Amino acid sequence: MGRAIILMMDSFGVGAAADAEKFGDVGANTLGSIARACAAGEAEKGRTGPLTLPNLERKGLGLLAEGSTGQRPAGLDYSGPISARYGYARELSSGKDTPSGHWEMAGVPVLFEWDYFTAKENSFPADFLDELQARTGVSGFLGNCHASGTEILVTLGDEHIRTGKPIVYTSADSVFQIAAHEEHFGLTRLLDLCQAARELLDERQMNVGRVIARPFLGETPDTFKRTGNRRDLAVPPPGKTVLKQLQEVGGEVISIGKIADIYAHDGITQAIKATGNEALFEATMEAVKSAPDRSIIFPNFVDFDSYYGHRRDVSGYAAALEVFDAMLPRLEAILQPGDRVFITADHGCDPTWPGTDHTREHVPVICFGPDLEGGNIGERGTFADIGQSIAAHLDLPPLSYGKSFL
Ligand SMILES: O=P(O)(O)O[C@H]1O[C@H](CO)[C@@H](O)[C@H]1O
Ligand SMILES: [Mn+2]
Ligand SMILES: [Mn+2]
Repeated sequence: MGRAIILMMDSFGVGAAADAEKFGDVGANTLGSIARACAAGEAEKGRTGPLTLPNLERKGLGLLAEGSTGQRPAGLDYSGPISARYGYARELSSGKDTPSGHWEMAGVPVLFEWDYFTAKENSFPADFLDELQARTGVSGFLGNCHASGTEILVTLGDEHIRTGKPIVYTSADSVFQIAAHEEHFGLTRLLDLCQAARELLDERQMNVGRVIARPFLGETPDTFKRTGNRRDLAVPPPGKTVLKQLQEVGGEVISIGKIADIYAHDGITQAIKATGNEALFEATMEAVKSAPDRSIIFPNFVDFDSYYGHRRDVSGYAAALEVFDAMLPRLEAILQPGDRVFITADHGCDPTWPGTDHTREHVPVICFGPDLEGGNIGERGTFADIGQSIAAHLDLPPLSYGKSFL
């Protein structure tokens, strides 16, 4: 039977989806925009020249991107044999957020609407913040607006240290984010505050996808840096995912990085922490070496989104893609017969797009294994085709959504 290994490249979209207009994202294209900038010599910080992804190209990346947009990304013109199934998927879920994308790829699309904090300033209801303050004893809040999580540290980090007031902010996603200094405010205190916020939102039946703890260190605006102790407090997926199905029959479901948090630990049997794409990859290698038959190994490569997509850092995104690509052959070399590697994403985050939010895009769908024949699997109607293929491969009951391509 083998295992399923899902390399989740957070935010690696491959072109605007048919419904991008609803999101103001017509023309967004994470991969295409990065490739264009690289080819034009506009992504030269820490790397140089056209985007070079030879291993992903041999798995069909250039061709699937062409399928998605009608155009090959600049420089990705490999035309040799393809050793993987390759295509791209549309999203059924109503939002372009991380939990929706993840749950959908595991077979559970989010068909309801989240509650969003849409006001750019004074984003959170006053009585909600008052109640949270009363319950937790903090002396007030800073921020209370839409913001980029790194920019808001530059503007409010000093004041936070001086006053002890945590910084609360949101984005186009359904999120309540709290930034606080790990030492001056305290990490445990921040996590407790997030837990209290989660409980209060749930009590008030505010359908907010995640409360996110954003701890940081440093003493001055130019040295403030977020740490790896981020925590996401998500609501559980609204249905049974393929992860849960496998857990129920006694299989191993190994989360690497933030996966466990995103699924609210539902269906996860083991959670391995690692910070940074390279450490996440090494942890994945270790898991692949030791995981038993009938396991899911599921890393989330968050840097693409968090360090480069939201930060609108094209060179950084391109360099991270090139590093990721260069690591792939090491994983391929340790696969066992029956193993299936899936490469996909949860949404887009075009680093050339206005603002700092995600972009509504198709995601790549690549699947390979030592004994799997390649081929074009075309446009997939939902990310859930991945979950359904995993269910088929691991001999689990079929999921409610998705069509297997295996
Ligand atoms: O700007 P930062 O804090 O990285 O926040 C980003 O990360 C959050 C969770 O994915 C999103 O809401 C987005 O705004
Ligand atoms: Mn994401
Ligand atoms: Mn994001």
